Amino acid sequence: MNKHRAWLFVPGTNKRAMQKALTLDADVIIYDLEDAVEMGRKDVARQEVAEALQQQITSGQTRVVRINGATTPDYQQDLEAVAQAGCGGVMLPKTEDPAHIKQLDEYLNRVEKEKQLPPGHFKIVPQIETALGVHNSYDIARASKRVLHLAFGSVDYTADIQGEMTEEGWEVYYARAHLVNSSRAAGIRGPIDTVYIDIYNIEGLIRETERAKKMGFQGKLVIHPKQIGPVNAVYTPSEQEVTEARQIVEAFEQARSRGEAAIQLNGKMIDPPVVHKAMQVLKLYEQINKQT
Ligand SMILES: CC(C)(COP(=O)(O)OP(=O)(O)OC[C@H]1O[C@@H](n2cnc3c(N)ncnc32)[C@H](O)[C@@H]1OP(=O)(O)O)[C@@H](O)C(=O)NCCC(=O)NCCSC(=O)C[C@@](O)(CC(=O)O)C(=O)O
Ligand SMILES: [Mg+2]
Repeated sequence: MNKHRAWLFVPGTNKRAMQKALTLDADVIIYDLEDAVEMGRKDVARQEVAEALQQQITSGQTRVVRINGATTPDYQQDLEAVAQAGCGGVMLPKTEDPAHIKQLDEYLNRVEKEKQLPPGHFKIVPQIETALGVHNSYDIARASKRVLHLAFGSVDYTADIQGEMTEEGWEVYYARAHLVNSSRAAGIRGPIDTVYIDIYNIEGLIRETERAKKMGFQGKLVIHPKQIGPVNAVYTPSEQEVTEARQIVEAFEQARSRGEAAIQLNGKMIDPPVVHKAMQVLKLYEQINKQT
């Protein structure tokens, strides 16, 4: 899963939207069996999602399924329905306990052997949506090699901490920073940011996405087709960023050949960490363009 900018949620009962998602620019599609599915329709959703996963796709998107939580009665049936070749990963909502990730990892190991899928085929995306989940996020990120990203859930989190949602996001600032730090300390990629529920407020969406990107997030969960383009744009390096990054790398290579490790370029100091960041920009740009 190289591209991971916009992750589109689609309710597991909405066949039309599941089909439409394959024609959209989301890098990842998340078929939801949890909160977007009414309690009495979990069986129907499982069946719809299992069928959708059997469909061969050519869009290059990764399909992930958000199953119900590890302590719910639906958990095991969800897993049995979705652990099949077309599913690239499992999102586990309200993850709080690293033991639940280990248990999921063992189950996926068995399925890969039984179905002769390559080891590590199924990724795990723990969704962190509670105070305890944030607190345990480092151990959760390290609980299995399958953990690709942590994903943040701010609506549940804000309710759990008894806060109030604000445009500035003060109530989730600590949780966001904690998830970035836990992810990087655990050696995995930066996390995927929470949904933005104000569908038609595109300016607000862009502001929030830019803020989270600057904090270290690597992509964002979205709920509506209108949100995909703006999120992809924020997470795609601009021409100007790419040009500047190339200039930094070139200038530094020349400096090194002269035996210098810190130089000035356009009035700014360039040293190894600045070059490291520039190389990250170039790598991301290459990854995105390789597949489009
Ligand atoms: C909100 C709404 C009902 C509006 O639908 P409407 O149909 O009224 O919208 P329209 O504008 O009319 O749609 C125009 C055209 O786009 C199509 N279209 C719309 N949405 C599409 C889509 N997602 N994928 C593909 N296609 C789509 C539609 O089918 C139509 O296609 P067509 O008929 O061909 O014209 C719809 O978007 C939707 O269901 N979103 C996903 C909801 C969901 O999954 N929630 C759970 C995950 S969040 C969560 O759980 C967060 C968290 O975990 C985190 C935390 O804690 O923070 C928590 O706890 O909160
Ligand atoms: Mg939630």
